[in-house]
Amino acid sequence: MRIDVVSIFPDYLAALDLSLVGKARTAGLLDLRVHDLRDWATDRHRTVDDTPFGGGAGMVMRPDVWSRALDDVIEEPGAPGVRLVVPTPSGEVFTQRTAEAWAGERQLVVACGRYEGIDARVVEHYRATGVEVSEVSIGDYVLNGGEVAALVVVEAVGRLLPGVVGNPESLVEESHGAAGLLEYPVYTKPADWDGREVPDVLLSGHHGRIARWRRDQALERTARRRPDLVARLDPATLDRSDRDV
Ligand SMILES: OB(O)c1ccc2cc[nH]c2c1
Repeated sequence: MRIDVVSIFPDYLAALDLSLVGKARTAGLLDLRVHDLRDWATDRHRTVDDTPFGGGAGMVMRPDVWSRALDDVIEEPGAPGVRLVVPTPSGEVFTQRTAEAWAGERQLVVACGRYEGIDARVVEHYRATGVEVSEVSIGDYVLNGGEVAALVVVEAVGRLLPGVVGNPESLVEESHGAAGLLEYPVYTKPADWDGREVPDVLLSGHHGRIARWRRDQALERTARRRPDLVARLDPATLDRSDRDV
């Protein structure tokens, strides 16, 4: 999979050289390319923005600069599996389901806006040329640009690619996994720390009871912290009939 990120602050994406995503790049599992939008500016000041039509505060990013960059970066506009991702506070919420869907794409191109955003005609243009375009928000708060969202998208998608995470099993029981629950609490050595002990069931060696305790904990935590997720659970997830373990 190829992911391109276009930004006026390419160094912001340096964190993607680290950890699992960095290893995935080195191993050739992920072809990640970061581009400086100003390389497609045409004036000596490498200008990428201008004042907004209709007035108002701030500046808007120019469509001509963005289209020169995206035309160069998008491998095959309109081809299946090619998606332009535009982080914006006004977008649809990016979730684990989104990450899972995008992990199957051939190319993601993430356009990081700044200032008051990117001229709306850029999204219109690429949609009209058959490119899948997703305007996404990473949550109900406002940042100063799309770079943090790009880091989130690249890590959330990159970690799902085959071979990136050492033990794919670890992806199964994490929060927002297939069951739609939050993760249960985890513990490790020392067994007695700060006068606090590890729940006895986890030391019992009884795998059935441990699995039951973990699911109960996940259900309780989800109900307490994210009641909105409980409404969407599969009824089978709430089934407590195998209480005899
Ligand atoms: O909060 B955000 O994810 C976000 C995304 C893009 C832009 C562009 C200007 N401000 C932004 C904020």
